[in-house]
Amino acid sequence: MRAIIKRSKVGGKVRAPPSKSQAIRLIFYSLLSKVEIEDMPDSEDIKDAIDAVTALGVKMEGRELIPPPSPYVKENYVKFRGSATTLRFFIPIVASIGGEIVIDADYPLRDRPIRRIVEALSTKGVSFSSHSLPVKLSGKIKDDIVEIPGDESSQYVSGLIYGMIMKGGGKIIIKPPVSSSSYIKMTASLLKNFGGKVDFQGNVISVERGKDMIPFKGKVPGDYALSSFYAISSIITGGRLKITGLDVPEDYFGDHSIVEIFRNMGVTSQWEDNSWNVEQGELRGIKVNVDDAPDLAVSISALATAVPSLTIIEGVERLKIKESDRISTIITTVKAFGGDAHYDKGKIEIVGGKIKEGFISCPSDHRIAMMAGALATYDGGVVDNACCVNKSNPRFWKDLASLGAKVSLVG
Ligand SMILES: O=C(O)C1=C[C@@H](OP(=O)(O)O)[C@@H](O)[C@H](O)C1
Ligand SMILES: C=C(OP(=O)(O)O)C(=O)O
Repeated sequence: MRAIIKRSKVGGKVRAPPSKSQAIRLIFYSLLSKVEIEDMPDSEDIKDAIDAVTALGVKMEGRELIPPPSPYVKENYVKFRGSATTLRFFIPIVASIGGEIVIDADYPLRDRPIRRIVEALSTKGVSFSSHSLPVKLSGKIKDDIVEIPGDESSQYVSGLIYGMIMKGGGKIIIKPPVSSSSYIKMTASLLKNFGGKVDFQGNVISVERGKDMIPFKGKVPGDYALSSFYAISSIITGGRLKITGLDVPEDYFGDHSIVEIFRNMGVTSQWEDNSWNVEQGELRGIKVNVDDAPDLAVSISALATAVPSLTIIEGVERLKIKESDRISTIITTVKAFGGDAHYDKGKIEIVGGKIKEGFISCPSDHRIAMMAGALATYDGGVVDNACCVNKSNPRFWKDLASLGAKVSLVG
């Protein structure tokens, strides 16, 4: 499918798309207690998470996810679409339950690394047929302490936290660096809110299962990073936008920090009454390190394409192993819309200015497609393979059009 976008003026009011990370965590929580999600997102990543928990005995009845008396490896094969969060939660959780299953995935997920969790669990009584997908996992973690390097993905650590709670308790020691720490904090916070005991100090996480884990019924909080692409469209086309359904930003650096980052880039950008309000301002470049929330690199790069001074984004090394090599695909997309960008010694440096009409073919990376879609609202553009936004936000093109963007979808 191709999205053809004409010069537009974007503004008004839109509800934030549900948070992909929070929704996946809530779905995995159904292994511990009943979960009823009132606005279940219909993205591909959410379908992966539901497949993951149903493979472990969870039953889906309407909007309810009902845990089995005790999770077990019900299926002997599971194939995920594209969600690395789901995959990297699933592996330690299955290893905590114990059993045997073959795990596979579609490309590009099939090529994304799982080495660190395979190495960490291979010393703990779990055997793997390979260090990459497809892999047969068999066995059960025979220890209450797991050590894992934090340099590849925080998703393993989050999955180990769930697994330890399911086992009744344990300890995770992360060999520094502790990358993407905001997502570990998100996992700890969610499970503590439901009665779990998760103590995250430095590079050590101590976990205890709560006596009674509290069931969940409600909506998924809004996703700041996914919402940022609507904000960018409005900012660069001179509109004013209110994005509703966003919880109060946490006090640590994470996806929600995009509100402050855009403010530091000269945008009128405020959170108030569960809404993020943005309006155009005198744009300026910034220097920011995204290692704790790497998905923001795409959003910051998109806005930086409109900024005539230098923006430096540090902590980007791990962008190479996202849905695409985002160091390369960010640079290509910035250039496609008239900016200048390059990668040097661990940093992406961007000097933007007047955005021009651009064309990209989405490299199976939903955030790159949304970046291009947002930039194209300034002076037009085309996004091929535009359906790749369905990984996290199937509403993206419809929402953008509802805000005034001239979007036509072909094919
Ligand atoms: O735990 C999560 O929900 C996520 C963790 C991050 O991955 P890494 O921990 O691999 O950086 C992030 O890129 C991903 O979109 C969501
Ligand atoms: C990297 C991402 O997701 P995942 O790692 O879950 O595939 C993302 O949403 O940008």
